[in-house]
Amino acid sequence: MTSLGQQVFTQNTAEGNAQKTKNQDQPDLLGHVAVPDETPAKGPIIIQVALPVPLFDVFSYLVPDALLAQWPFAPGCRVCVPFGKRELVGIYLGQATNDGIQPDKLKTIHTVLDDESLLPESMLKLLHWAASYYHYPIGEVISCALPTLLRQGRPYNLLAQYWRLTATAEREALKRAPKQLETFDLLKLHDEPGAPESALLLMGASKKQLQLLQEKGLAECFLQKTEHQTHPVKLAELPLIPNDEQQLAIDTIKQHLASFKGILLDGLTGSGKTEVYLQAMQPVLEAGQQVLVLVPEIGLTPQTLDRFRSRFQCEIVAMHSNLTDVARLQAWQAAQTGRAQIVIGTRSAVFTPMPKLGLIIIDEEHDVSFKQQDTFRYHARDVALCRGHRESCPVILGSATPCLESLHLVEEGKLLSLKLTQRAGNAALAKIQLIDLKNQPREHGLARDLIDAIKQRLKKQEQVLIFLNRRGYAPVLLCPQCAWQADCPRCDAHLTVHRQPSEHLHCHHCNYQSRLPAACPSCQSTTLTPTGMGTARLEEGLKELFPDTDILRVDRDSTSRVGSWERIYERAHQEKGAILLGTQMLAKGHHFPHVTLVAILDVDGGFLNVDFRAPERTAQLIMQVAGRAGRGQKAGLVLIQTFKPENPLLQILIQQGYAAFAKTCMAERKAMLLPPYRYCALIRAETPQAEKSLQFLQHVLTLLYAQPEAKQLEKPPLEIWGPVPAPMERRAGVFRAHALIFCKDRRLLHHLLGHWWLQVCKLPERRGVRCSIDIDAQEMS
Ligand SMILES: Nc1ncnc2c1ncn2[C@@H]1O[C@H](COP(=O)(O)OP(=O)(O)OP(=O)(O)O)[C@@H](O)[C@H]1O
Ligand SMILES: [Zn+2]
Repeated sequence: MTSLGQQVFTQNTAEGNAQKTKNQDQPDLLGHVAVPDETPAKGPIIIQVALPVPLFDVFSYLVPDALLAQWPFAPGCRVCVPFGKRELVGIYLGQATNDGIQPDKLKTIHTVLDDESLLPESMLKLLHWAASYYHYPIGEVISCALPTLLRQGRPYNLLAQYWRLTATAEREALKRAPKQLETFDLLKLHDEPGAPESALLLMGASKKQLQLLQEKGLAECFLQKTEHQTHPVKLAELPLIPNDEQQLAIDTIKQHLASFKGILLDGLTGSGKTEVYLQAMQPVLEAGQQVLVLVPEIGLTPQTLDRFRSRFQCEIVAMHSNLTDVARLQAWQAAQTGRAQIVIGTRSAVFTPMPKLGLIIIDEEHDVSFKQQDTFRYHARDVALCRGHRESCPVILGSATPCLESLHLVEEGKLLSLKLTQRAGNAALAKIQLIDLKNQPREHGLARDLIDAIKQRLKKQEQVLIFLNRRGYAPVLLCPQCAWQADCPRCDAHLTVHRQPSEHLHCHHCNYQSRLPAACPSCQSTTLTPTGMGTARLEEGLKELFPDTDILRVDRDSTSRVGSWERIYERAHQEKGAILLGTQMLAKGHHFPHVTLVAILDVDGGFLNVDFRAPERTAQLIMQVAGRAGRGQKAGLVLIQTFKPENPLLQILIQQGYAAFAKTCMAERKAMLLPPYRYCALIRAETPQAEKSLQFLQHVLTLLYAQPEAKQLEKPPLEIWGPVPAPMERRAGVFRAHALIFCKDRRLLHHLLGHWWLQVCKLPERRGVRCSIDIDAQEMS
């Protein structure tokens, strides 16, 4: 979306290269796509190709005689085409029907990479819908749906990991290792040509045993082309006996399995939503269909994956950003061929092709990580609902703190609401109390009452979780003499003091780092003081207050090393007193059975933020963190430190719960006509010159009002807030401005934006301005 794209395009037309054609596959807002005509016309064959370039068009190319033997191509296969001076890998969409194209101006494609379609028609249609809804170039959207290796044009071979014994492997070596011996015997049975890992795991081998055999030189792993086979799904453990509410939820979901239905599973933290998912999935899997499970972050919640693995004996693949390119391709292929029956993934997994999709589950549906915040700014929850609708399968959204958008859909009758109001098993919901910090003595940021409560729990060998959503040592470096503060030279933000691995200043917005100055640059005083509390400083304080207790810190800094989070997690599951301390990484769906006290240290800022969604986010975070208390047999308590205990929203939240809070928030949004009561789009502009971003937005918004559609309406039901400088105006050296466009009519909004945005992207004034459109924007920072 930069001026570079503009240049490429101009250059290509001038050269008579690829011709842009009107995107005939562009769906209308209900998602109807005109399927290209497959009957070859007489004369040269012209095809439409989507390319990963920042332009909104699809491109026309000729099929050379040398490739006619492969004609007709399968829509959704890859082709290599010349584009400017480069060769690009694109996706063949169909034969062009546009009569206005002059074949002699077209270039010919170089190669066809696949005999079969990689993206089935249903997926192509979904991607077209997403490109049109989020106003993002179709070629780039399609590219997002492919694993990197396929995007790069690597061959699509169905490769799978196989295992076999090495030539010299001796059974004798394993006399004292019975488990490895079992795996050895299993491999022996399948010695020629080796057994696929997925089959070995189903037969009871574990990955660990295979690796141990490999380390001892007894077994080896290799990649081999595989024909996809599916294995019948077996239950590996008995389901839990559901309570009445769980049973009702399971039965209701089962009634809707054969068609689209959006279902909100609104269940308290610890109410056993996962058990409902598992039992709802069972008939889908038994019918040979696939299930897609979207979760906020896999690395943080390995136990989610384990719970699916220990329930079902079938191929389960995980799709997330930490996979190597090869592993990602393998997982994608397993899903795309229908071999993997369960696909568990983060946001982008919503675009994984699954030929036998029977159910979609979105766990923690309120989580912001489902919204991509840059480039192609889609919301995986909304895409999933659209996908379920198109592929006629139910979509379950699960959360203890549903977002207001989902609650609004329930109000409108578009989502079915199922409630779990009790904690599963014998656990009871924790009590929440406020600690008024005014006039309270504090040690290391902790009020006396809180320190006493922690001591009591530790004495009983119970665990305490302390939530502080600020990593680093201290958020500010201050000069007490002249009040100078260390600011980021590139952002409107303070630098955070870090002490590890060595003392330095770090900007959490642009990653700028520097040493701590020896003296104040303003008054030369040498008494610069780290001010405020980050998790690393609190850890030091806790070590001082509780010298004999294990302090387990969980934040992005402490868990950056591979395996460190797993170690912390293992320790937290031992029945022994400990303090878990961390940022929002601790809030995400974890099950810590020994935590009986949760302390939340700093929530006041969240209710004061300028972003209209901030109170909702803060309440969700509080309830999710609070939900970590008392999940085992013992009762839990939640203590929230605040300077503003009288805050009405906080009061409603802790006294009446999240549902009452959400109702109040909804009433406010309704009164102010904010989402979900109107649809919104955020337009951003970023330039290195302060005024230019605002001026650019001013200019393009005038253009919006000049659209014929807007003119036809006497009073366009559009409201525009701004343009104004963003709350953090300068970030990473650029000045940011934005404007919010609201409209009650979604169809009209998109109609207006669609035409207008194409014009904006082609404006000559756009050079040097980074601008973007964010549909249903979630963050206004
Ligand atoms: N019917 C049941 N009988 C006994 N235990 C159950 C039952 N259902 C769930 N549990 C147990 O209750 C605990 C909490 O369940 P689970 O993690 O599924 O809750 P959740 O609703 O997903 O919570 P959160 O929103 O906090 O992630 C788990 O240990 C689970 O095994
Ligand atoms: Zn910065």
